[in-house]
Amino acid sequence: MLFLRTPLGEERIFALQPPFGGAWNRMHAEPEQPWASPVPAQNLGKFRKDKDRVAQKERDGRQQRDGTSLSQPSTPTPDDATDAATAKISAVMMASGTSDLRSNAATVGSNGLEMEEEMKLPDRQHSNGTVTTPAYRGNDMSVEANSAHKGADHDVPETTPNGARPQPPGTRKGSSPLAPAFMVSAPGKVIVFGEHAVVHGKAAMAAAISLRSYLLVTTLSKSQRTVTLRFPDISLSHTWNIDILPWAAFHSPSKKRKYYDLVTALDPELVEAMQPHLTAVSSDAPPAEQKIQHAAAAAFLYLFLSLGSQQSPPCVYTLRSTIPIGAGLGSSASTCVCISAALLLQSHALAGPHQDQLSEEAEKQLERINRWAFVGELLIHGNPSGVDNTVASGGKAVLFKRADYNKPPSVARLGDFPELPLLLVDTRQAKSTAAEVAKVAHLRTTHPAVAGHILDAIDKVTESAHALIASADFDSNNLAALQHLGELVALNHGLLFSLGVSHPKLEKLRGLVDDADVGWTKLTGAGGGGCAITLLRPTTTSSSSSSSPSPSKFQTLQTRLEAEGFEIYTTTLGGDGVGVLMPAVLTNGSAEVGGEVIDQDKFLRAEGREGVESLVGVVGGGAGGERGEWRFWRP
Ligand SMILES: Nc1ncnc2c1ncn2[C@@H]1O[C@H](COP(=O)(O)OP(=O)(O)O)[C@@H](O)[C@H]1O
Ligand SMILES: C[C@@](O)(CCOP(=O)(O)O)CC(=O)O
Repeated sequence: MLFLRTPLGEERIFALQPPFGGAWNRMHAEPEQPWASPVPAQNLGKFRKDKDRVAQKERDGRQQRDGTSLSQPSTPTPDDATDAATAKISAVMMASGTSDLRSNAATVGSNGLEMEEEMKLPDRQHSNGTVTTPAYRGNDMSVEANSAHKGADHDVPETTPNGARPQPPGTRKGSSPLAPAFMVSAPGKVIVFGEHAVVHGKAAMAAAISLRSYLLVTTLSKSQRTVTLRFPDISLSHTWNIDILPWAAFHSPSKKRKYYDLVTALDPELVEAMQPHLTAVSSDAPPAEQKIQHAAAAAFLYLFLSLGSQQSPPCVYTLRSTIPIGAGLGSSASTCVCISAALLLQSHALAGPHQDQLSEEAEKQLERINRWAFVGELLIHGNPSGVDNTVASGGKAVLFKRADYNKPPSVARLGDFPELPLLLVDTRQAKSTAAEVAKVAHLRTTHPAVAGHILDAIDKVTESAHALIASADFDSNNLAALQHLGELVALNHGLLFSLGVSHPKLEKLRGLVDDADVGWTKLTGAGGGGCAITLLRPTTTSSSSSSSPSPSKFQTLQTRLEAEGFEIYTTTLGGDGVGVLMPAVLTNGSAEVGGEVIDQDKFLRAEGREGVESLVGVVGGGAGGERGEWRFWRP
């Protein structure tokens, strides 16, 4: 049963770990954009099998097929082997603090990004009297990619007429070692109040959950000119030749965006320039599956072309997520935040998170990541409000509002977000955010006054809930307070139902929870399927230990929910946002010197959600506590 634990709270109900694979059970309908996704329900079994097939393929080290795809060499060249060995040694040295790569870190700008703003960052005086320049030192986050970059820079030939810079086959660049692999991770979210209304300029209240995406970035030998996506959750594996990507279009003076720009709309010409490189992605997959893959590939490629350069190091980006896809828990935003953070780190546009980081500096870095994650969301959703990527970037809980799409949203961090006893249940009915958002937009056109009033009413619900939660005497163990908040939850669901974004399965779920009389339920996220949250009714008003409904009531409810095929998730509310593991080495009780190096093979082999969490989870490992190697920007 999903039990949401808020910031400092204890898990209070029995926890049922769902099998990994909610991700498979998602499909989307009627995407608004040619590259937006969905997999129809009837293809689920097939999708599941395909995923297994692809995972197996990945394990076998075999690779993709189509014309523009390149195969990864299955046998490493002597150069590759040397580079890989050097990378592992550097990773372990960095992890054990025996390497001083910091001096490399000052090399900047080889990625073609504008660096002036970064250079303005103030040096920080430490208590021991030393001074660090945040962008290039700190936790060494931006160090490693440099060596590969520098090598690439030295050998760049003249551009060809199409703007590409061909690399003679087998060219061997400078002898700098391979950048060690690193990881980034970002959480999913639940919207507690205000989904859909937030797309129309109203406020929404949302919090990070402990389900997360994990992206491993592995740098290849410089003799390879490829960038590869391995996204086994959606059966996507694709390799592009870096040199034939449309750099000229993305880097023309009128189009090039700076890494700190606020980009609020996609450039149709750039989207067009990307298309030939997307058509080859999964060209033999069933259409619905292909749409999901194209959405993710498009988000990556647009960001890679915007933030990288033809001199970007050849890399493999391997993504695993514990967030069910298309369930209303912000899986796409979490993915986009990981991609944005990884590319910005590789571009040296970010100071990595580090101890003693000033709050405003962390905020600035997060804002950068968030802005580009929003661009990725534009490619997947069409018209996102930005609340999902904001929570996936910054974590914890926020009150979010975007009144003017040409300006940054207003984001109030809810530092004192209360411990709310929540139940999270997934109908496993696939949905498309783009399609649900489009439904509401259509209703606004056909019934402007009515739809307008419903959205205003949702806004009032969010406002009231915020006022209640923010009040000094709010106590989530107090029956009257929780009853009031619960009524707002139920009202919010009714209004979403009126907008037409519920689903028979969500209504079934709500009916079962209402019958059990354990609390107040609303859909969360886009609706049309996906998840619902229930604010649990306390049985007494006195202590937190007795404030939840009796276990037997839950046992019965759990059985009934499972009989309907619903999935109950265990997570916690209000955790950290985007985090970095640099290098990708964890203690993990390993006998390896310096710790366990996380490589692609291990990462791909991790079994399901639990396997991913126990291998690399920001929380997990032996003691089940936070893994100290992961670092977070904490504003
Ligand atoms: N684990 C993942 N791996 C790769 N792509 C993903 C993953 N999770 C989500 N995506 C991308 O995001 C899309 C789901 O977005 P959406 O329908 O908004 O669902 P959600 O509500 O979960 O964010 C997928 O079609 C896919 O393109
Ligand atoms: C419906 C909406 O408010 C939330 C969508 O969340 P999700 O994609 O279902 O996780 C859309 C948005 O805010 O962009």
